Amino acid sequence: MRIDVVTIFPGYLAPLREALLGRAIGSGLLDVAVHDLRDWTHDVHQAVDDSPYGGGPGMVMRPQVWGDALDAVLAADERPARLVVPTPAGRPFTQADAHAYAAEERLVFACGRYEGIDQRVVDHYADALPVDEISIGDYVLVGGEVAVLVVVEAVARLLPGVLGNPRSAAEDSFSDGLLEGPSYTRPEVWRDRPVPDVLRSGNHGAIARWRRDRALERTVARRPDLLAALPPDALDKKDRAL
Ligand SMILES: Nc1c(O)cccc1[N+](=O)[O-]
Repeated sequence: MRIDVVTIFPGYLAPLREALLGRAIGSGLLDVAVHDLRDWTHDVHQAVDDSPYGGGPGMVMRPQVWGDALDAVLAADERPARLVVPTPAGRPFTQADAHAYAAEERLVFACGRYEGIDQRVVDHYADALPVDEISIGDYVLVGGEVAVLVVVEAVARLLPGVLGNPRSAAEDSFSDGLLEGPSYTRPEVWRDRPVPDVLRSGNHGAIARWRRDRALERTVARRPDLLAALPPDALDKKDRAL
């Protein structure tokens, strides 16, 4: 998979070359190219924004600069790409999206700043390739770079060979539509708090049931919306008896 990121703060994307993602890049599982949007400006001030039509606070990123940048970046590789634009106005990015993106040959991320990117940029490229405006959460960031780090990590860890143990991706939170339950490791007792006996019983059936019950309890308490989104056959009789 190739990932391109266009931003006015390339340094923000440095963490992409650390740890697990850095190893994925080093092993050739992932190509990452970060591009400075200002490379496509032509004025002395390297202006990337302008005041909004219709008035209002803040500045809007100029379509000309983004058009020149995305034309050049998209032309740099013949693989089909999906353009991803993180924005607070986007649809929520989910684990299902991470799986879908992990199947893409190429992702191109456009990092907006200020009040965002002139809408005509998204509208223009949507005529030529898949374009997703996604949000990582209902809060206000200063730009899309942090969201790109989140999305790239969620996607890259699903690429075959990136995670040491592929079961990790299959069994982590959201993989079955529920939140993950609590986890424990040594020591057996820590500050008078013991590990639940069932986890030390060696009874794999009882352990699986206990974990499922704790995941259901946590999901009911913290994310009832996930339960509501489950397919009708997702919960068995024991789940419903909880
Ligand atoms: N929330 C937010 C933002 O405020 C700016 C850019 C991207 C996002 N987001 O993806 O959630």
